[in-house]
Amino acid sequence: MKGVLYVVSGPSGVGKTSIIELTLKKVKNIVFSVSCTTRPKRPGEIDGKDYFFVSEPSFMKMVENGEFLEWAVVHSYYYGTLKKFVEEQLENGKNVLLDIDVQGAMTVMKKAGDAVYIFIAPPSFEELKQRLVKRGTEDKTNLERRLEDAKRELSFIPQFEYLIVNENLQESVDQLCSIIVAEQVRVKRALDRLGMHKFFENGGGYVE
Ligand SMILES: Nc1nc2c(ncn2[C@@H]2O[C@H](COP(=O)(O)OP(=O)(O)O)[C@@H](O)[C@H]2O)c(=O)[nH]1
Ligand SMILES: Nc1ncnc2c1ncn2[C@@H]1O[C@H](COP(=O)(O)OP(=O)(O)O)[C@@H](O)[C@H]1O
Repeated sequence: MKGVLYVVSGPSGVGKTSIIELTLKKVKNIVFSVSCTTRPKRPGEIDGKDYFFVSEPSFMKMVENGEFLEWAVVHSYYYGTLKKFVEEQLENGKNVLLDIDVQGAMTVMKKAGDAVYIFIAPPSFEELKQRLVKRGTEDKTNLERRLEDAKRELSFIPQFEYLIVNENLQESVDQLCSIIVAEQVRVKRALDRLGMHKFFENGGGYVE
């Protein structure tokens, strides 16, 4: 695979969508992987941009057909990453960003291995609650479920490579942009991308 896969996870309401949207405007050569979900569409969300909103039977059919790189039940709904899209983009040298939950991130770790894993955490649990309440997208049951799930999700932090504490949105965006760019110029990846292995063929010396 030629592109780099970036996996972003973090609890509901921490600011993942906000950070990712601003980051995608600043970083070149990266695409967002739009997931499928059975969750009802929120006001303002666009089918095909935020998610592909599908019925539960359609989702299960896609699972059977092996269409997902990973899928999971998150906050009582199904979510899945489209395998074909991710693989094609990576093959074409595009970098791909996933916004998936911690279970999905663990599956990708087992399957894809060479990806970059970034966790976004809130400055405090109270602040997370405030952001979710203020966003106003969840009813009481969903809000409580998401906050309950957040505790378990935070326990996965040590399995990630990068931790962004989203206190200031702009700083978090800068941090994510820096991670994306730095990972692309890692020697191993840069050599792959530039096709420079030939320079090192004769015993490791640089050959003109
Ligand atoms: N495993 C997995 N999780 C996903 C996928 N797409 C989104 N998620 C996660 O599902 C959770 C809920 O997302 P969403 O319903 O948009 O709510 P929000 O996080 O409160 O904005 C978040 O943790 C997302 O990262 C996916 O394709 N696979
Ligand atoms: N650094 C921040 N400070 C204050 N509010 C924030 C910050 N980042 C995001 N928000 C707000 O918090 C809410 C949740 O953000 P969102 O991007 O929807 O989170 P997620 O995608 O992780 O569920 C939104 O109303 C958003 O405007």
